[in-house]
Amino acid sequence: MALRFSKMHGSGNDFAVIDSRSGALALNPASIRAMADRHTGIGFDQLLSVEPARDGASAFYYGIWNADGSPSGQCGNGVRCVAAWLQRAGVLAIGETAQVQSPSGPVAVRVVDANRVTVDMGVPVFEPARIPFNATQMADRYSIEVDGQTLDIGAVSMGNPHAVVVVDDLLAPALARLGPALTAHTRFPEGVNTGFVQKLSPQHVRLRVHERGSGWTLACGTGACAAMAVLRRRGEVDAQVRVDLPGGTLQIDWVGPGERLWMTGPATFVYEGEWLGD
Ligand SMILES: N[C@@H](CCC[C@H](N)C(=O)O)C(=O)O
Repeated sequence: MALRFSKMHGSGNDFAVIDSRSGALALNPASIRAMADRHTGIGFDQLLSVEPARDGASAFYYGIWNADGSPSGQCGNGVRCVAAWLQRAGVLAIGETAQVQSPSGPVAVRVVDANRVTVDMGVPVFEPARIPFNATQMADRYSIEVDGQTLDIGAVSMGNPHAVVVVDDLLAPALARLGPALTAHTRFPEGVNTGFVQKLSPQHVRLRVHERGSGWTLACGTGACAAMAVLRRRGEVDAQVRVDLPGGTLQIDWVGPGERLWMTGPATFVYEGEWLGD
């Protein structure tokens, strides 16, 4: 059966967005993997499905699946694309704030203009059990053995799990091994999205993310939020930070622990298509 989709991206993190407002689709991991294939499928980092809200309070629900078919609780670049998609569908006005429901809870979105969206990403969660991360107590930094090295990491949940590693050189060859190794580390029982962050100034950082279920991506919205949360909690950055990723730039605003964190960035339509595979 033909399945209509919108191909979109947020700073190069790309998506197929499916209109499931008339009822959730029965998607299985094998068909998602087939659609995600960059040679024989549509090609995307994540599949997003826009569905009726399940909480009675939000305008819509959005489901998130990685390219390997695994589900996730949150997607920062994805939720901006969902908001832009809703605006294009005529159900969300420019400048209007709406609550949408992710698998990990509600977030508020505001389409600033035709391709820029601000999202209230909620309060970052540092308690290890809620990330989930195996550690005896909550800390600003943890030592972890990865691929024969001891790394200093921060750990946080933005609705999905993140490890953040501060580095001097984002192009260091060792990161190609450390990213996948940390993403699969057994101290993160559900896996983890691994961000390597280079500080340029208290208002400006660079970031590369190896994503759980999708590998290296050109941008990770929750990864940018996680980098901000870890660095700001350590007192190493200001309350507004520009995050440069390989595919684009995001602005993250966070006063500090216990407060809500805001992300602003682009959401871009590429084309509309029809998936004819099974
Ligand atoms: N690209 C996303 C995050 C997508 C989900 C992630 N790979 C996970 O498994 O948690 C973003 O922009 O946040």
